[in-house]
Amino acid sequence: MNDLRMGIGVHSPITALLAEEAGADVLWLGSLEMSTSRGVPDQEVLEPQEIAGIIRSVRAVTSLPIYVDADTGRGSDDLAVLATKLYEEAGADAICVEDNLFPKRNSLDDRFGGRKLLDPEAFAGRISAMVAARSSLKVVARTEALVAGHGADAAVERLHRYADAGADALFAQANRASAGQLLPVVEKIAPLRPMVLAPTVLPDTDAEAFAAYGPVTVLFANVIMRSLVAGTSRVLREVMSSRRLTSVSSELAGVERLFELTERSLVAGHGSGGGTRASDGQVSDGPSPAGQGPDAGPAAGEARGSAATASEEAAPLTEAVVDGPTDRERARALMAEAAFDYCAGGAGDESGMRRNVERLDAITLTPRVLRDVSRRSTATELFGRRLAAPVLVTPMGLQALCHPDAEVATAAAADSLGLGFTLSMFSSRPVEEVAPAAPGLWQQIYLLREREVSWSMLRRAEEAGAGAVVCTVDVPVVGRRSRDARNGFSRFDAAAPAVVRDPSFLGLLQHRRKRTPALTASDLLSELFPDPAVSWDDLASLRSRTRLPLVVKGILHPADAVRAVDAGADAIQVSTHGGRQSDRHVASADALPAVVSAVGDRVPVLFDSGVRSGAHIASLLSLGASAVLVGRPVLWGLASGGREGAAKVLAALLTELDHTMALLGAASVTEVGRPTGSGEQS
Ligand SMILES: Cc1cc2nc3c(=O)[nH]c(=O)nc-3n(C[C@H](O)[C@H](O)[C@H](O)COP(=O)(O)O)c2cc1C
Repeated sequence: MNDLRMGIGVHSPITALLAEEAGADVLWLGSLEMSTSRGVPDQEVLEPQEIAGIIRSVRAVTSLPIYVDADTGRGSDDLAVLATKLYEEAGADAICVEDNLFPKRNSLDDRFGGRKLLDPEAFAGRISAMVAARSSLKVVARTEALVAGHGADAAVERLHRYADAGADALFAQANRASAGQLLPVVEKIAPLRPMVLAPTVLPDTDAEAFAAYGPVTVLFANVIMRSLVAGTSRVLREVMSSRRLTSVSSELAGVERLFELTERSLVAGHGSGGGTRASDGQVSDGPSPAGQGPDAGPAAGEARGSAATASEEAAPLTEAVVDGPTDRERARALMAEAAFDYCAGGAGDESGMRRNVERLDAITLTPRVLRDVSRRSTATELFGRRLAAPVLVTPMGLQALCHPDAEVATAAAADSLGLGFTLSMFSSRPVEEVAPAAPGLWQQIYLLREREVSWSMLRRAEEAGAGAVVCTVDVPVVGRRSRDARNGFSRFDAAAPAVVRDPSFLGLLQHRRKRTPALTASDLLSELFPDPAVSWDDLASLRSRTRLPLVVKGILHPADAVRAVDAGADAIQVSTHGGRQSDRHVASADALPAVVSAVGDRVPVLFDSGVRSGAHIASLLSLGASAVLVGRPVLWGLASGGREGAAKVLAALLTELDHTMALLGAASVTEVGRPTGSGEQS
């Protein structure tokens, strides 16, 4: 087991939810956080009953271990014992008491000198009384000897005494003046008990450095309150001076994020009502001094396991794997609200967008067994090019909304994993910049009202070494996207795509400006796209202009698939445009089998819309898809971490595809069988 537990200082249910989401192992209800959140100085002003109320409210939303700060125990053994009982009853896992005199002063408050401490014997007596009063609550003994200037030896001596008195964990605190003495103390006390530390005064020290000495819970004690105060005052000043929200909107979470955060507490496995509490596996289960404490209850691994299982069961598998709260929520937090909505949103009531994923989730697969899957390969070939897996990134425009590296990052991510990449006609970066990151990328185009601009894009893609051209045919008009309407979001105004610098487009703009001098590039683009008059003749015209393999994207009807192949398409991409065009369209997964039956023996049938996991990819292969294109999850990875973030998302898909194949008894992608009820698998 790793010897490091990361704790975050919280003061309320919402801060607890944020800390949990960020990956905290432990929640620290520290007195600075709690008292500051109530607008009072950190001097033991809050009553134990009030603190017990805070513990209860946090316990209601999380199953993480809660450590609570009892300061000096209000300077009295009786009150320390009362706090022990109250906090344990309220749902805390550990209580921390310190050898300051009442009323305590924050250890970082250097404004006054002359800090005095309680006599160590008297404090040891307080610890013993608390240990005797608790049932399973752990007692953390904290010394302020370094803060008071007594030096490292005195701190170690005190902690030895507190361990003898029955403390379950030891906590040495330092201030700025004594920061350099903390590690020598840590080294000496590590063998005695698990440690708890709050190294605010060592901001450059990696928490792992403490774990090198022994089991430790490192508390980032006041990060939330300090960032809340700094961020909120900046935003409020800006709102008050500009009297509008525009300039701060990128710093505000969307209201949907608030809904999601708070609705999480309703999910099974969260909070006191949700079943087994998680254990930190350290202080709560650490070596209890012989004969001085009850058993720690269930083993850490068991408790943690059952809490995790409960919440995993509640969340759909697909959410947990790729498009889960982690990347998507990080993207949401990092992106401007309207930009996130543009990427995340769908048409109408968004039921079509959701149905894409639901219908993929509904596919079940029947495994074959005893087929020696010790050597597996996800590799495949498409248009004569080898891919590490039948996976490509689907065309998505305006990726600069997610990250400044935009398509250069996502293309490089796909290429680094041996996967394909499709560049949107409305990409933020031009094909000349993106193609070197993913040689042989595919270029997607729309047939604009002025076809010459589309042909110009095609020529440039050919010159940049594109491996295929993808013609999207499902946008006779743009879908009605309620989020964009609500946000007043105009995509071409928000982030001009690189096509506005295409020579043919620029020539047209110049020409049009003779008549309409004020015409902007965004105005012209909105005039050219979409063209509801596009017809099969235009597809034939495109076919005649290029020798590149032609993929027709946005086909759902088998008769259209046949017609496209008759017109010279080299592949069909079944797609609902990710539910962005209509909320009434058939789900892509439901449309796929008929298209495969109609043309699958003539051309590869590709698929996009709703792919969120490797299991989805395996399901689609089993329905006859030759390759699968991934959309929004890649954008969330891009927004969260640029090229690396996008690569992480794609790599996770590949890992899960490989794993699913093993479970199905398939050593290669062609061996992936048919779903239940669809006949015999190979
Ligand atoms: C932000 C965004 C921009 C898109 N831009 C384009 C585009 O320019 N051309 C295109 O053919 N499809 C575009 N699409 C549709 C995708 O290619 C694909 O059909 C869809 O995203 C798949 O659904 P998924 O995101 O749920 O996986 C876009 C999708 C998103 C989310």
